Amino acid sequence: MRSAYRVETVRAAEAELMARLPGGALMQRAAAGLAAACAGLLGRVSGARVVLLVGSGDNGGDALYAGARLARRGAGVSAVLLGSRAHQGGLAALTTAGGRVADDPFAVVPRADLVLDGITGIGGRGGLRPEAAAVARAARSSQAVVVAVDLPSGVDADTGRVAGEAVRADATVTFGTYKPGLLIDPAREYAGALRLVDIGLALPPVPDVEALQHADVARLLPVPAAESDKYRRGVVGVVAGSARYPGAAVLAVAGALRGGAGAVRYVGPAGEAVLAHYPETLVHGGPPGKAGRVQAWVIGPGLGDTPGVEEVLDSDVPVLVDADGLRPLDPAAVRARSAPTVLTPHAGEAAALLGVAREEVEAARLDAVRELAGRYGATVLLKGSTTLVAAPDADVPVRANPTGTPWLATAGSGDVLSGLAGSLLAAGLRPRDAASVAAYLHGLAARRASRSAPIAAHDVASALPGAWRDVTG
Ligand SMILES: NC(=O)C1=CN([C@@H]2O[C@H](COP(=O)(O)OP(=O)(O)OC[C@H]3O[C@@H](n4cnc5c(N)ncnc54)[C@H](O)[C@@H]3O)[C@@H](O)[C@H]2O)[C@@H](O)CC1
Ligand SMILES: [K+]
Repeated sequence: MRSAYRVETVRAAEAELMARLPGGALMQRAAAGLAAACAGLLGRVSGARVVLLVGSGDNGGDALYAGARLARRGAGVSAVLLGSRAHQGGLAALTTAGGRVADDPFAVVPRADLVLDGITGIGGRGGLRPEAAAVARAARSSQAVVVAVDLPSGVDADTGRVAGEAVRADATVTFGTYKPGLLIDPAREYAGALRLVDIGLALPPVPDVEALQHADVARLLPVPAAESDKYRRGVVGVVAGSARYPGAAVLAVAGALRGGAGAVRYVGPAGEAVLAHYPETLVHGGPPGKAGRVQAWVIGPGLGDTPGVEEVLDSDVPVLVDADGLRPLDPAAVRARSAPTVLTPHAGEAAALLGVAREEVEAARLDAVRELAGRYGATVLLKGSTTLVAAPDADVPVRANPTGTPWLATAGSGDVLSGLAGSLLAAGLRPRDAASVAAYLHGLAARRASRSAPIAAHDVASALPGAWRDVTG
């Protein structure tokens, strides 16, 4: 599991540790880890050209001390000072080690092998200032590997917002813990590959944001016991599709069949299309209440205006509501349910539920998912470049999905996801686990199917067993 903590918590843990260590020890730990990571990226340090972008705070200090370490190993290191001041100890260490201060950033940045972004870290507010932005652009268009110190400068550590320009890094070396912004778009996109340097912080047991990894997902996946039969493994009911959108029913069933439930019960007008693709489905013309027992419902994909949402919400089993099912959704009705509810909106649907503009949700995904989960008393999976999953209880960490790929932005892929998540719910996973495991497998399946080429939603569904095997492998 990758755990991320807000700046306030990181600062408190740093203060507590600094009080017990000799002055500057923490910065030395950070700089040592940073220099080692840079050396790894450079391959050969001696003779390498390294440029440090140095802001006025301790983030710049880290860059300067790491630069000093690289200079001692034979790198040619120049510092570009972009703040009103620079960390004095760091600057002295750099010059003592043979590094120098560059007068003209545009003379050194284009020829660099590695650029270290130490403009701002967790103390940064807002986007890059104009001068820093111009230098960051020069770094981006050079051949250099751009390494962000702690965070790409210009991104918001707590929310992942990017208000203005920010450094686009190939890699980010972060200290003590991940920060939420490193796991959530749009900031995540600026961070590149992530590396965590342990500096010995003691952090609270519950993080603000977390990201599952293979081992976590493997632990959560349902495994049929020897004595399982299809009913004991769980039956998932899928209410989806309409005369106009029969394909949504097929895709939701496709996801549900690969999610670990023992059987899929389809309810709706697209039974013929579903059976043509998946003869193993139990098909019922409706209504849902007469379809037979299920352990979880999925309702919404391609439903159009077909009624049925209220009836399904009245049931006493977990219900996942997606797409068209989200439109008529009343917070009071969801809150009053005796069993858990999972909502799976994309940014547009989330915006409609919250009564705000879509752009507002996209810029502040973490706030939006928390707000929706609180308002509806439901687990909310907000789809997008980083899919987020929030539980109704605000003290439970939000899960950021690390496996997404832009190729997933294709018609019908959400239907596969809701079927998959509903199937995991029926198999007995808790709502937050079902939603986040589904997002994880779905992203992995898309990457597997795509390998950098366009894919269709049914390719994602077909790749799910392979993704499952990758995780449990
Ligand atoms: N506190 C600690 O114990 C440690 C801190 N470390 C480093 O210290 C960093 C935090 O240092 P600081 O608190 O000094 O803060 P930063 O260095 O992140 O930034 C604060 C400085 O940048 C200026 N600034 C803010 N927003 C700006 C913007 N958009 N453009 C330009 N300048 C801006 C501020 O006026 C201030 O001078 C961490 O990110 C990490 O890199 C590490 O050395 C590990 C130990
Ligand atoms: K930085």
